[in-house]
Amino acid sequence: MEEIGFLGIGIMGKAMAVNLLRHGFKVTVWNRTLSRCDELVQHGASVGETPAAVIKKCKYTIAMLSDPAAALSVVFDKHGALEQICGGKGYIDMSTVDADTSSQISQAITSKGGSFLEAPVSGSKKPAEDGQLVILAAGDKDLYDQVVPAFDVLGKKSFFLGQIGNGAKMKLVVNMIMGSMMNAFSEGIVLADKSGLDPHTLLDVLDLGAIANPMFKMKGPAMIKNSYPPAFPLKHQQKDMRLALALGDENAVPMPVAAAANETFKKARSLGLGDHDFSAVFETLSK
Ligand SMILES: NC(=O)C1=CN([C@@H]2O[C@H](COP(=O)(O)OP(=O)(O)OC[C@H]3O[C@@H](n4cnc5c(N)ncnc54)[C@H](OP(=O)(O)O)[C@@H]3O)[C@@H](O)[C@H]2O)C=CC1
Ligand SMILES: O=CC(=O)O
Repeated sequence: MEEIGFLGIGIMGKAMAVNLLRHGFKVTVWNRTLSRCDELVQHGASVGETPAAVIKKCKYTIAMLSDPAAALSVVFDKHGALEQICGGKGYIDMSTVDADTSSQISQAITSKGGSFLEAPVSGSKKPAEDGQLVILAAGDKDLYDQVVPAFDVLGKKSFFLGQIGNGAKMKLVVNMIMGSMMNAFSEGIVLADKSGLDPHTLLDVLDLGAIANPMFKMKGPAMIKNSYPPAFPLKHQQKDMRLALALGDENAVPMPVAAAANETFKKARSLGLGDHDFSAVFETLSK
């Protein structure tokens, strides 16, 4: 494949770009805080000074940015992607955003002759490091087919979901479920503890039953120790709850459980826990 551009070297972007480099791809990176690219240079990446410079150099560019505001800014602002996008170039936004944001980006890119794919991912820091993400792509099928070799490195499975917006919506539904589950899990650990049970035994019981899952297994032991090293920052989980609730509004879907979970994530943010892992929502329930 041609050289790949990568915009956004946060927790996920860094792991994904390193993975591409390890598998022999040439990668040019850009990050708003440019110094964060230094580590990628040690892995063999080149650095572009602006998103526009990366797009100019690369046939395909991936973005992995915090939220809708960041995704829009990197495309539309001065020296943004839009300045250099043109026919023959592909832009792949893997950030978790809402369908409307994705449509705005798609329209802008395609109006300049470029092709666009939204491709948010399910899976956190560790799956990103291990190339085990689940990729939820939608948009330009030709572009999808062209970048499958990169998706094969980044993920264990890619879905092509059709028209723009379907990838964004699928990701929000999945994360809405995950955020609600994390709240129920936190309440369960607190309830076990306060009612005189050993929370570690609760984890063992859960792991043997029908609701066993990798998230409980991976996060539970650290939560019991009140430890929340950021894999999926809580501020992003709350953003996903907010965007999923808006999708519920649009479709008149009552979501009382997700709405309550959103309130606890907001509470956690107000306590300064936004940069901790989203499992830190446990703090709002255990105190
Ligand atoms: N972490 C996870 O487990 C997962 C995250 N996601 C999603 O992936 C995306 C990235 O997540 P993650 O890597 O964890 O997040 P991080 O907070 O670690 O990284 C966010 C990135 O966005 C950049 N950024 C933020 N605001 C702006 C802006 N206004 N203009 C330009 N760049 C900006 C940051 O740059 P700077 O370094 O300068 O701040 C950084 O590169 C999010 O949409 C998240 O919801 C999806 C699946 C799993
Ligand atoms: O978006 C987060 C994840 O774990 O998936």
